[in-house]
Amino acid sequence: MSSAIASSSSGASSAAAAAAGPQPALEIGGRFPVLRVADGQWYPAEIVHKRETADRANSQEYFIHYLDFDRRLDEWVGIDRIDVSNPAGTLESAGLDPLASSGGDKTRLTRHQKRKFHEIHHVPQSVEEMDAATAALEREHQELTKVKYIDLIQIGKYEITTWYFSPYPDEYGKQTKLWICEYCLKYMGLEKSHRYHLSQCEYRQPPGREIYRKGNLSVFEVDGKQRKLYCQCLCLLAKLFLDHKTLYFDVSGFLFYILCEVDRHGCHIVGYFSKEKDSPDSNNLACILTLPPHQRKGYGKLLISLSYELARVEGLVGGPEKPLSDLGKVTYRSYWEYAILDYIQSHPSCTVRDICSATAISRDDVQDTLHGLGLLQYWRGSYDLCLPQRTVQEHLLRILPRKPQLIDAACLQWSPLYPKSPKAEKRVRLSASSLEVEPGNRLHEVAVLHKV
Ligand SMILES: CC(=O)SCCNC(=O)CCNC(=O)[C@H](O)C(C)(C)COP(=O)(O)OP(=O)(O)OC[C@H]1O[C@@H](n2cnc3c(N)ncnc32)[C@H](O)[C@@H]1OP(=O)(O)O
Repeated sequence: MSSAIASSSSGASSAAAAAAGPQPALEIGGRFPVLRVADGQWYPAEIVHKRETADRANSQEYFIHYLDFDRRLDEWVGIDRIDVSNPAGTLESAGLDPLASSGGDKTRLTRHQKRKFHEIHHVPQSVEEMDAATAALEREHQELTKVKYIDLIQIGKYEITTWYFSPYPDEYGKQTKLWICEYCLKYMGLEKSHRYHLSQCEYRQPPGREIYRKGNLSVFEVDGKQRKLYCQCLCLLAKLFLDHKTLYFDVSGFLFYILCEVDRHGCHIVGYFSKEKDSPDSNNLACILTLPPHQRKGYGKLLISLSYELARVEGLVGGPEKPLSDLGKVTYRSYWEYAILDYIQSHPSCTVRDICSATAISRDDVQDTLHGLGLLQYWRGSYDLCLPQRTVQEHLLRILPRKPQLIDAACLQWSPLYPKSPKAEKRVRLSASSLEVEPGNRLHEVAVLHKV
């Protein structure tokens, strides 16, 4: 926490400043240390937007972005949390949750978003022009989504602080709190409308077929084409916790898999993932979300394992749409490490191809994971899968005791809703053949079990 300013001294000066009388309004773009209530520390931040408040003593409030940290930490603050006497430009930011950092990868548009943009704008496809167009699209996205108005949602028994802007229609989009029906996902601006709605709503589960049930957990498959309104409401809800996501209204090309905790009152949504019906990039998952009160309980990996299980039934090898968010990366990394090491443990002489076929994880993701685990070696111009027993055992000891809760294939009742188009069939064949041995690339043929 080297750069965080001692909260006591700055806090005192700001409180004194606030007590001294009305402050001049600060300019958008100005940079100051701002007190973050979550940890009581001061961090350099930039003013992104401002608005009048009803409170006379504190007539302006400011939407600020903590420099170099993920936008989910952006928030509305009063002048009493801004140290106006100390411009923050010289401060380094450090000490927040490392995962909150937006990191070096500033361009976080998905391939789907880029493709759509290029289709609409007929952007020439040279590398420089595509980079410039992508940067423009990123700037446009930042501009459109820079201010988050909805701070809180009430869904079921949970009041949840939101992370990002979501394009709820105007009168709702500018409210500070929304009430959302946990069954049909309809949103309301008043608590009393919500109470009335609950007495009328006939939904007690997502409007689709139940494809999985084990214990108190169920998964429902909902078709975006059949249940457009429900899926649009789901996307608007999800956008509150996903920074880079543009699917809100055009949901017909997607299927949605909703994970619920079930009790005698009904099926309570805890998370979901969406999937393109016909993904040109062999993606088995487009977006994934666990609602914040249910995060870090293993539901993310459960949903990820379902996405691979469905792909396995379809005979597909693939992965999630990239790029992943910071939380997406840690969760996928954890799942991939577990799935791959679990397979290696029972197949010590396996090849990369075997791993891909057994786990349905794409070759790139298998390769990256093995590389991160130190199980790939560069040797005379090619990568070898190298499984020194001691290293493998160390990883297994670290990872396998924390066995995640994965989908139990015996409890899954699913067959694809849509038969594959001839184009998709071709892609499946191609992705299978890309796992074959390639001349000069020993990665796929060499499996070495070294005794150390
Ligand atoms: C293709 C895409 O959609 S990318 C976008 C991914 N979605 C998002 O970013 C939306 C917001 N985030 C989320 O909804 C959730 O965080 C998800 C879906 C990514 C993960 O869901 P969860 O239910 O929390 O997953 P789960 O409990 O299985 O595992 C979370 C892992 O992340 C780790 N993790 C979560 N938060 C943190 C953190 N702040 N610091 C360090 N590790 C963290 C957990 O320790 C756990 O790893 P482990 O099993 O190795 O201990």
